[in-house]
Amino acid sequence: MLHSNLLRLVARGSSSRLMSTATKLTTVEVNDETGIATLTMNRPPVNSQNVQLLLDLQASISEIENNKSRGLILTSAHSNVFSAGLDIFEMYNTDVERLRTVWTELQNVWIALYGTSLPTAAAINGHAPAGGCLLATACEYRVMRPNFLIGLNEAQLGIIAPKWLMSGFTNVLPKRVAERALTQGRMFTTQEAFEAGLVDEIASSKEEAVEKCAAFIGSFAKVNPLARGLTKLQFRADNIKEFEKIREKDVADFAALASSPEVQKVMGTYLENLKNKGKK
Ligand SMILES: CCCCC/C=C\C/C=C\C=C\CC(=O)SCCNC(=O)CCNC(=O)[C@H](O)C(C)(C)COP(=O)(O)OP(=O)(O)OC[C@H]1O[C@@H](n2cnc3c(N)ncnc32)[C@H](O)[C@@H]1OP(=O)(O)O
Repeated sequence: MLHSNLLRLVARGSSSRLMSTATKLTTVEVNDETGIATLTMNRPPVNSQNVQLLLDLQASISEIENNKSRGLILTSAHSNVFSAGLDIFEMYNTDVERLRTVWTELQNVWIALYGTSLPTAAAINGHAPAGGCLLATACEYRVMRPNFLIGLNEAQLGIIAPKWLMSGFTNVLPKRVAERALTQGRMFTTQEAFEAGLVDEIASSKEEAVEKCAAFIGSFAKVNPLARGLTKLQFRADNIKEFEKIREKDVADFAALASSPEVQKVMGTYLENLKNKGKK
């Protein structure tokens, strides 16, 4: 009988293994030939990040780090959304403790992905607003399907994203472009994101996106993994240190902001608009 925490299953033919995890909202599949793990988010309909998805992402990242995979590709099981960012329903009309948990687990996922020494790439097979963009920009490389949107739209929502949340974004864009995009809460089309350097390649299908991500990870085949990993972390060390200094305060600030009547009202209106959009 399959039990959830350790069995390795033959998934599709002999070339990849589905690694069983204790989780339900993510799957990890390791390609036997390349040794690269694909981590797929699967929380219908839009991979909005509730606490369970955030915990499952952390468990899957740890699993991939521990199973000696050569790299990690992050993608979505859905046809038009990579991730819609934080689950706004979970943040609406709730208590401060829940808000603290949401933010703590978002921080935990970000640091797990941003701070892993493994090569990472995002196969962005759909829209990636806010927290979706956060996950994609925590990776080292991004390949995106055409005609979708990616960006940090917090300013549009009247929210100030903390520095750590912006840091993947500011790593990959020239400072001037990043500042303008963040102050506008700009969502980039795939083509605009490619031209600005926010994504590295465009792929016409999810399969092609995953292949291109695998080729990026494969480009390190002849590089000493320890040297590669430590070099990567030296580049990220300043952002990580800054984050560690403020992480507790950041949780308190977020909980205070998100529980305030003003922001709760904005969330309520935003959710109404999202629901009504579906009826049009
Ligand atoms: C709004 C104020 C938030 C205040 C928070 C306070 C502080 C937070 C500080 C910073 C936090 C930043 C990180 C974040 O991630 S905040 C989340 C921001 N996310 C978004 O703005 C994305 C909103 N969604 C979309 O733009 C579209 O849904 C999307 C382009 C992703 C997909 O479009 P599509 O047309 O395919 O699908 P929809 O019909 O719009 O949606 C389907 C279904 O999913 C529900 N849904 C969408 N997004 C979310 C979400 N983020 N959380 C929860 N649920 C979501 C949507 O309501 C539909 O449901 P239903 O009508 O089918 O029941």
